[in-house]
Amino acid sequence: MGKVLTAIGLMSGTSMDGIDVALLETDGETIVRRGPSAGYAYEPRFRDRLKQGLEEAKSIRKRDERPGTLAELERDLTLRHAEAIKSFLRENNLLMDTVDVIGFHGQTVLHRPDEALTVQIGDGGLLARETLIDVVYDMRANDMAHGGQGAPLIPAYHAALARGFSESSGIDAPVAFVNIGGISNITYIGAGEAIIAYDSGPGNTLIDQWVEAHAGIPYDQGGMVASEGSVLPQLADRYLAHPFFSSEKRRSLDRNDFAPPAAADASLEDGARTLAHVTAAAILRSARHLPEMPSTYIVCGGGRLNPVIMRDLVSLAKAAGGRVLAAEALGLNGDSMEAEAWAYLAVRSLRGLPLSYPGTTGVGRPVSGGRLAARPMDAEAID
Ligand SMILES: Nc1ncnc2c1ncn2[C@@H]1O[C@H](COP(=O)(O)OP(=O)(O)OP(=O)(O)O)[C@@H](O)[C@H]1O
Ligand SMILES: CC(=O)N[C@H]1[C@@H]2OC[C@@H](O2)[C@@H](O)[C@@H]1O[C@H](C)C(=O)O
Repeated sequence: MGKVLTAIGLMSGTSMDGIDVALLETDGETIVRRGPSAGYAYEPRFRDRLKQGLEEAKSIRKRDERPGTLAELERDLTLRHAEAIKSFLRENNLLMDTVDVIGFHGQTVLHRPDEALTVQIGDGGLLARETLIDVVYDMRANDMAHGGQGAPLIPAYHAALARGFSESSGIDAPVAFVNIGGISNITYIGAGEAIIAYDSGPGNTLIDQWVEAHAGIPYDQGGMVASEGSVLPQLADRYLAHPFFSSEKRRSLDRNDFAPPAAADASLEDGARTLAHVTAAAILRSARHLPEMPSTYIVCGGGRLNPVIMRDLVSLAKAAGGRVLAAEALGLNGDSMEAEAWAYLAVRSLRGLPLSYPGTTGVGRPVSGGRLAARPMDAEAID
């Protein structure tokens, strides 16, 4: 075992609902201990600024360009992450100098794998100066520079979690981790630990966009809106007929790859119901590209809290011979798994270990990645 480090992971995902923070003790191979975690929600005005940032990012041609308000947004986003770290340390009675490294994802504002372009805003140097902790950031770029899709990167962490399953857990290969975030992604772990992973379809983003536009609410809490509606098969088929699902080559998704329905397409309730079905059905459709259908699907991400998505997933998985478990059923935390992964990947980056593999991002060979922003050497402790 390598040296065990204490790492904090920071994730601001495609749903743009806030910052997830998690602490992990790891050598980048074995997970020694999963520590506390927390979520710090963005206020609605900051979410609006992020949405505007996504629009402005569409004109980016080189990944360091920051058109419009993006430079200012990057600074403010980074400062919010610094505040999240400070709150997290305070709330958990942790001293800053007990943390070896921060794994900082930043916010994806543009992802065009076909053009080898992926942009995560987040200033690692500023975060290191603000927190006085070393920061590893920009972890997708090197994968793309080597021909990978730049995403998903969480599979290396899923594999480490799966290695920790005891025989008594009753989890036999092939198992799949499914992350239902803004976009969903699936990690397949077969016998012999072969990992195959890719984005599996729209997650919660379409549902969020739909209920926000037609009911003024940020998301369909508990699937309450969807549970009042019916699946519109034609509308569902329109999404599921997208070339993404039939393509021979798996590719990672940008938040804007799928658009919400037009207002005339459905009532509020039927739209939410249909999109919840699409989320579940997309996962099963994408699973068809795996070498074998999984026997167990372990679900993490906010979508597992939508019972309508989960019911559809359970019945579709059952029809394909699989069962569905929320991450919590295995003692894992479905809210903090991505943040934990970023902590894990930061330690792997420090050790020069691969973050991605041909089976996860399509990269030509396993590659490490991430940039290190060292904390200022003569820094005084801050409160
Ligand atoms: N109680 C709930 N009921 C229904 N849906 C929920 C609930 N809580 C969260 N969600 C959904 O989960 C989304 C957030 O999920 P999550 O935090 O996993 O996404 P993310 O990390 O931003 O995305 P990604 O994994 O794509 O980067 C919310 O936008 C919402 O749609
Ligand atoms: C470019 C980008 O930020 N992609 C995210 C997004 O959110 C889910 C899915 O699309 C996944 O590919 C990825 O995040 C996860 C955490 C990953 O890299 O593993």
